[in-house]
Amino acid sequence: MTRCAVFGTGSWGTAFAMILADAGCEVTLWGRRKELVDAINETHRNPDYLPHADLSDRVTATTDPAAALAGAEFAVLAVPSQTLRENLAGWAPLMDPGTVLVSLMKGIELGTAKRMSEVIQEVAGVGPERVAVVSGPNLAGEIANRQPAASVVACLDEAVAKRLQKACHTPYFRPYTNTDVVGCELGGAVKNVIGLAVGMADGMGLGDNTKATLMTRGLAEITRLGEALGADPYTFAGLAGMGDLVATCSSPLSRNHTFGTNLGRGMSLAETIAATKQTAEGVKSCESVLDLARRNGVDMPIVEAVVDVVHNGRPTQEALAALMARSAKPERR
Ligand SMILES: NC(=O)c1ccc[n+]([C@@H]2O[C@H](COP(=O)([O-])OP(=O)(O)OC[C@H]3O[C@@H](n4cnc5c(N)ncnc54)[C@H](O)[C@@H]3O)[C@@H](O)[C@H]2O)c1
Ligand SMILES: O=P(O)(O)OC[C@H](O)CO
Repeated sequence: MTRCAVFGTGSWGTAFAMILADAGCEVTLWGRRKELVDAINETHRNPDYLPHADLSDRVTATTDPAAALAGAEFAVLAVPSQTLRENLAGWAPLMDPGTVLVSLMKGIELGTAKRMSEVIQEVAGVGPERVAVVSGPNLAGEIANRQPAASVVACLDEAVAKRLQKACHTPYFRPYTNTDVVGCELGGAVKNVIGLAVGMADGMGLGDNTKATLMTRGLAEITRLGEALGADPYTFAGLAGMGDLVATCSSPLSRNHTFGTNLGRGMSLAETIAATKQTAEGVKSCESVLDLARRNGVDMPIVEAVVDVVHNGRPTQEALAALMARSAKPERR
């Protein structure tokens, strides 16, 4: 039986552990808090993050990273992106040389502008053939109800992607393989920022034309950045690109979308942060995405507008007006 360690007992770590177990794997979830770990072991539920998900008894939890990793073929990482480097430095020395590291995270590191797979390779000292990424329209709250969804499992080594695909394929979760790790990661990280922008427009009471415009021009920004970084532009037409953008920008379950909606309704940044109980990666990653874009000479005006609102206190109305006032240009350049 395939053994998996999942680091992070938040909503996606828990839902993905459920998927792996439903696909027949034996899963150990690592969590920081003993009370939550005990609750998962006793009730087969995660009362804090995903109370309606029934976990199979193939899922157990521990606070001991070495116990989680014992015999693990896959080490799945589902902590907030900005905490990965520090956490992984403690976990990597405990891993077997053959363990594949799998990122579920959708963020870009602040300061370095690195993708999560780059941080993993650097901290764990492993090559790209041992790092995989899972990204797609996968709102954990829906997956918890075992509603049908698909996703992309990406690894430079296609054989590894296929092994992971098999490990997480269930009747309700359909993973596709891809070797474009860069594109899949950028799709996941940047859609969060566009989700913030669409949420702001929703909160301001604007309609579907505005929403469609932000999503489509947002996808143009994602694709421009991706092409500059060597991604396959077709990836952005797939589940990890357009698919995830649609889910995030449409759903009240999306934390990024909800964060933007609260700002658009006029809540202050401090009030919005206080109202957000889970990780909304775009709030921090909008700055690192803009940093990455600038390092590569890529124009990302929507991302820039989101940074202005979220970090520089610019009113949403003003940021939107500035976007509309940009010089006229061809749709494709
Ligand atoms: N929730 C979803 O629907 C979903 C879907 C796909 C991808 N993701 C991505 O998965 C990643 C994890 O998100 P999530 O939804 O599980 O977040 P979450 O907020 O639900 O859970 C985060 C988990 O990390 C833990 N954590 C927080 N700070 C930590 C630290 N310093 N060290 C160790 N652990 C820490 C929390 O205790 C919690 O268990 C994010 O990058 C997110 O973008 C989420
Ligand atoms: O809740 P969000 O905004 O982090 O989005 C969750 C997933 O990334 C959707 O695929």
